[in-house]
Amino acid sequence: MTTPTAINQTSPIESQRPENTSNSELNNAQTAKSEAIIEVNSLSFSIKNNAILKNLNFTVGSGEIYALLGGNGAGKSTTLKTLLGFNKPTQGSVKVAGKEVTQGLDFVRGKTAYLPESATLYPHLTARENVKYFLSLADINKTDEQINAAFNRVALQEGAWERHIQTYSKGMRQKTAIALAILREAPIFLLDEPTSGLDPVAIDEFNQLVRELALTGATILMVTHDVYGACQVANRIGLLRAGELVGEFDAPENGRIDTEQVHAAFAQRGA
Ligand SMILES: Nc1ncnc2c1ncn2[C@@H]1O[C@H](COP(=O)(O)OP(=O)(O)OP(=O)(O)O)[C@@H](O)[C@H]1O
Repeated sequence: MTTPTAINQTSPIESQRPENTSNSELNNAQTAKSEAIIEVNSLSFSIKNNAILKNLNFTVGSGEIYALLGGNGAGKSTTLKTLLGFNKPTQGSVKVAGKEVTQGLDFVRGKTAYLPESATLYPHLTARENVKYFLSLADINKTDEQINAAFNRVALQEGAWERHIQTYSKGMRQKTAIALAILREAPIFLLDEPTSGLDPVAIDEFNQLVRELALTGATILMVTHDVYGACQVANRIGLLRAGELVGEFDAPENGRIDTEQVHAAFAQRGA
């Protein structure tokens, strides 16, 4: 059942613990959860007196997959931009790995792998060349064997490793971007609509990869308008509407968040 409780003076929040199918990986990921790595405290952000984000509060722990779910214009990208330091909070604070983002931009970006909706890789370079180039920018040395291991870990097929990225599908580009994040040893992942445009098999593979990252202690925040996709992979969903966090849903023990309940809340509230 959905139980409203207060998250702040203006926004009700819901938590939901339905009976559901078992999913030991998600449960393990929850077990691995420890301290808050992403902390959004009373965050408000306005542009020219237009309130875009209104008193947001949420945390994401190590080993947790948090999906910030909302419709078009809800404020998802604005929240991500604030976490990446491109927006300065009008009020409140955003901390990543214990540091206030605005006061430790290099530190925060060094710890964070940001995957935009379309992974930014050079089309005329191969996957290996892309990875080597971006690692060199970050002054990180990895052997070919380590790069091979990362490609294998994300299940990028070996026959594609030396092919130009322009021949890749979206799913393959995302795998390459995640391989790069793994090689950078970034413990925090910010994913923007990560499964949009992927076919169902690629979505399953991507979700599996995200769960595996969480199992190794990564902190994962994804923004999406895909209710089903969020329920498939997240330990917790925050429902964002018009810049306000209006509900939060936790996965039950050994289970997944119930799609119907989240969908109903999303639709009811016009999220
Ligand atoms: N630079 C800006 N100037 C004015 N308004 C802005 C600016 N950036 C964002 N907004 C407004 O803030 C609101 C939230 O935008 P945002 O891009 O964060 O939404 P979103 O949830 O990511 O939407 P979508 O799913 O459509 O990408 C929207 O109403 C948008 O018009």
